[in-house]
Amino acid sequence: MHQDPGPVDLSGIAALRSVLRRRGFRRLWLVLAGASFGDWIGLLATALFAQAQFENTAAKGAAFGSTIAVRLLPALILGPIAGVVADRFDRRYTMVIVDLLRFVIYGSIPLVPLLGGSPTLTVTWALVATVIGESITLIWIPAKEAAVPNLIPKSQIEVSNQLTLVTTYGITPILAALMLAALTAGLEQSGASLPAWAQPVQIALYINALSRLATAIVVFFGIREIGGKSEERKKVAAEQSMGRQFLDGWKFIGQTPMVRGLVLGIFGAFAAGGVVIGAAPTYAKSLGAGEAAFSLLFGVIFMGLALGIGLGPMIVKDLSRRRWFGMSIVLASGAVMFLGLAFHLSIALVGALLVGAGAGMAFLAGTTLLYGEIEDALRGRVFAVVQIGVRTVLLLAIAGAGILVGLGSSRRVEFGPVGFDVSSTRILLLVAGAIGIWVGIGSFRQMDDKPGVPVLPDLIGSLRGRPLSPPESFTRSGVFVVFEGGEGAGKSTQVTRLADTLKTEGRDVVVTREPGATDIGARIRALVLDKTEAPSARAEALLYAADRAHHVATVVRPALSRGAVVISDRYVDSSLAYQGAGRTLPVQEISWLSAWATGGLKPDLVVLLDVDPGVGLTRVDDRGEGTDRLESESRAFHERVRYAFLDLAASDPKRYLVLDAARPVDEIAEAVTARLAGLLTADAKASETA
Ligand SMILES: Nc1ncnc2c1ncn2[C@@H]1O[C@H](COP(=O)(O)OP(=O)(O)OP(=O)(O)O)[C@@H](O)[C@H]1O
Ligand SMILES: Cc1cn([C@H]2C[C@H](O)[C@@H](COP(=O)(O)O)O2)c(=O)[nH]c1=O
Repeated sequence: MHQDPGPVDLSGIAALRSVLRRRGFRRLWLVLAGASFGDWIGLLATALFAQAQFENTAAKGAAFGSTIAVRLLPALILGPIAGVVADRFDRRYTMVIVDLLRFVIYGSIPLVPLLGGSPTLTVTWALVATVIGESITLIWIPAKEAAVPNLIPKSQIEVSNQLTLVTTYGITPILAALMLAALTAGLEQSGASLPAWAQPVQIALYINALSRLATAIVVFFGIREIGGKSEERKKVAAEQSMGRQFLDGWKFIGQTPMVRGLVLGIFGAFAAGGVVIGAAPTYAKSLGAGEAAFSLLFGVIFMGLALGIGLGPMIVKDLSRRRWFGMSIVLASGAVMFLGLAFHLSIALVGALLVGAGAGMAFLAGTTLLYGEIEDALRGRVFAVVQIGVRTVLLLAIAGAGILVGLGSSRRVEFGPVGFDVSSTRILLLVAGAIGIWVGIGSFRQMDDKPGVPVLPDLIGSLRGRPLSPPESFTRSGVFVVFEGGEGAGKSTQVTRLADTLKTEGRDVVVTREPGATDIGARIRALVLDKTEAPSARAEALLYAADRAHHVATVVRPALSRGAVVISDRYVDSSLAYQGAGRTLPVQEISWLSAWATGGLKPDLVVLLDVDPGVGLTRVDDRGEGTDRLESESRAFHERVRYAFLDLAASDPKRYLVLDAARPVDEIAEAVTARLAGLLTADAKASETA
């Protein structure tokens, strides 16, 4: 299979251009556009064609409705084996054979009346042909979906999905409707009378059939690279029967939390969407905004969908796609609840826009995850399950919502003197939204790839282009204590005292510091504290971060892994206070940089020795060793540093012990030992139970 690394960090138009430069994908996209155009024009034309066979209004309505409804049925009949076919057989041949069959089947629909068929026979054949065509389409789709990731690198899957989704649900339905309208209007205006076989609807049906022939030719001659099978697929096909492959597909979905969460989320999102569609006509009426409200709401949902798909990745930037998926479902479902509470059209339109945007983002994130994270050998079956499930859930939700809304109309509820109207439509929207939120949270939990990373700061960080990193996993049985504070606060003095106390208790103690605990760190320390040449503020921040990264990787983590008590003179807070508050660099950026450098390693306890800079700097002077570059900073600089330390401690009191550094050395040492005793006991208990 063709798979090259390709560029990684492109976005927007550049990414789009880059993905379209790949010949195989470009051709597949054209195939998809052609097929999708054919689908839409076929859907409209078959329905209109069937309708045109009758004079009676009721019969017209039934013919129109049933040709659309039968499109959903095949999913239930043929869907289960479609995925196995896509995974078992050559995907190129599968697509070509299906397209040739569809060419013949769709092409036959307009021929029946020309060959003398009665209206009933014509409509019956249109229905049968639609069922057969749709059934084999269920094999074509998973084959196509499973082939896409083999044509483009993983980094470009999202942008390729944006392109295909916008093409399928945005551009081609509009083009199809416009073409049909243009054919009809053109004919009416010209006054020309065309033969029975060349009426606009017939022409549209021929176009649908020909689009299949065209796609078969392009796939066969133009995208040879999707043919053949990976070694894994060959092996599975040789070793397993179709039945076994079918069962394995379901087992994989049921037993893989990521896929389970994804499938559950997609179904939940479509169920919520189905409820909105089913309840929409009654809901639009309840807004009292006239007939147009219904179309307006629908238009806005689609606008939101396009915005979510088109702009979503640019907004969330590097947010984990697994997290984005769950969050988007929660957004869409929250918006459904919001719709249930909106009592004015303008507010409802905001809700509708958010429903669309959330659904669009969930759709994009979901398909990207399916493409990128599921092995080639299983992809067809997973796509087939999604496809069948989505159709079934959508159908049930639309029908169920329609029935429920019809059952209970608006009722006036009186509580003593207070009374208000409760409509079943709104209750339904509220319940559907709440269930959707529950499903969204459920799939978020199942799929979360950053457990332990707080959700909101991660989202905010991602919107700013700096997502939080998950802590690097390692077995940590030791305790990590850090001393922080301004110049001359007495950190070194207390570090030594604590280490001595713990050593007399027979503990494994590692005393360390930042910057300068390693050979590389010592060189960085000399560089950064040297008064002869000052690095720029950002360079200074990076130098401290480099020292920290090396320090954590080579000293702190190994010691914690073997169960030692690590006592460090300064750590991350010094960067937040000195480079953040002191140098006035954005604290969030320093925080992100430090989290990246340390792999998210946080201390168990931070002892903050709070000192007035005047006192601390006098102590430093009294040492008679001169001052380094940072100690020589202004009084205002050191004041900012002091208050930044205090703010950090206040934001996480459980992790900090703040002590007045003006107290006698012994008193401070006792307070530290007392606080640490609790931590060491808890740690010992945890190791015993482990
Ligand atoms: N609680 C205290 N009361 C009075 N003097 C103290 C106290 N603690 C430490 N000192 C003295 O203050 C000076 C600075 O102490 P120390 O070197 O421990 O501070 P530090 O915070 O590590 O300094 P630096 O910021 O330079 O690393 C030393 O001479 C030390 O003896
Ligand atoms: C870790 C760290 C330190 N600094 C500053 C703070 C001090 O002025 C010196 C370190 O020397 P000391 O022996 O601890 O007094 O460097 C900083 O600005 N940013 C940091 O991340």
